[in-house]
Amino acid sequence: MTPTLTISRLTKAFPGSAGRQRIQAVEALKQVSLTLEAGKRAALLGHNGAGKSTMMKIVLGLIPFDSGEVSVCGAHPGSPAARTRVAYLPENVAFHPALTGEEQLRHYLSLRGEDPRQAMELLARVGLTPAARRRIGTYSKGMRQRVGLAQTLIGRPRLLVLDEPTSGLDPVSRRDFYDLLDGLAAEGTAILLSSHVLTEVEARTDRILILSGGELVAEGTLADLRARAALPVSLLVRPAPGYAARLAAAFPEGSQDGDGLLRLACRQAEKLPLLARITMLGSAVADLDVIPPSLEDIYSHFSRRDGQ
Ligand SMILES: Nc1ncnc2c1ncn2[C@@H]1O[C@H](COP(=O)(O)OP(=O)(O)OP(=O)(O)O)[C@@H](O)[C@H]1O
Repeated sequence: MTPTLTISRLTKAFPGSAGRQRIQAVEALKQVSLTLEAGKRAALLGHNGAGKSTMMKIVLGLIPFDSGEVSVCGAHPGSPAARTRVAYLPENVAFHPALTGEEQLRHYLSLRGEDPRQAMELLARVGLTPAARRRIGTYSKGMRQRVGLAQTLIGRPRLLVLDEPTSGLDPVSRRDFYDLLDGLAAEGTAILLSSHVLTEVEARTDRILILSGGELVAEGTLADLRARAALPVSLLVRPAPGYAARLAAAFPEGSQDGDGLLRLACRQAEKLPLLARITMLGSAVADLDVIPPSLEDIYSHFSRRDGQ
């Protein structure tokens, strides 16, 4: 099946200038290639200035690119065919506070040449039926984001581009928002979202894309990136009462805190032999946690801050 989004060797530079003086161009994207299949949720990560917004703007057809190829459902970004299939949710959506959710949606539907009577159905999809006839000025930030999401669903887009969609939302609203995205992905919508909240991305997306200085430095599932980064696994071993010294003697390579909790680190391939050594201590061990490298560790490993 043709991917919903295909980007090949995408390059984009902005002309640099300082007042009248022209300085070196900013290479915002350098030879970036990726594909996103229908029904997949990809997280675009990167420090400030890494090139995330530039990539999104190009996919939406808002700015031109210098070289490479971009295809949105087989169409050139910004073309009428692509524009009907892609929708965008900015970080901070602004609506008219005096309108109700239903009125706002009816307005957008009319602007898009769609039947305004779909407004309630769209609001129901994002769980806003009870508030549909309330003024948006009374909505919480999470509810406004859901109005924004309802707006993006007009015309049943095949690709959703979401710029930090959960920024400023509380944990429950974040979880609800990702639940909605899961439902859309299950129906075949491809989702490209940027986020600085690595913990939520870790659990709620299928693919991770890490941009650094305009280059796509890592791409794949979390498991792929974990294997490629080959970062150490941590093991926390809690001694049974009175056995802290015995644990420390058995693992001189570890470090122990004041409570006797022993921290060990090893490569992935050494994990099972190390677990076997710990198990041999029998009742001297009260508890054990194995902590794989987090997305934050993996992200730090792959991304750099050079010049950003
Ligand atoms: N219109 C522009 N003119 C000149 N330089 C630009 C322009 N837009 C972006 N840039 C530069 O391109 C680089 C990539 O910027 P971009 O906005 O894509 O980063 P980002 O990853 O979205 O960052 P953030 O997380 O801060 O939104 C940066 O160095 C930025 O300063």
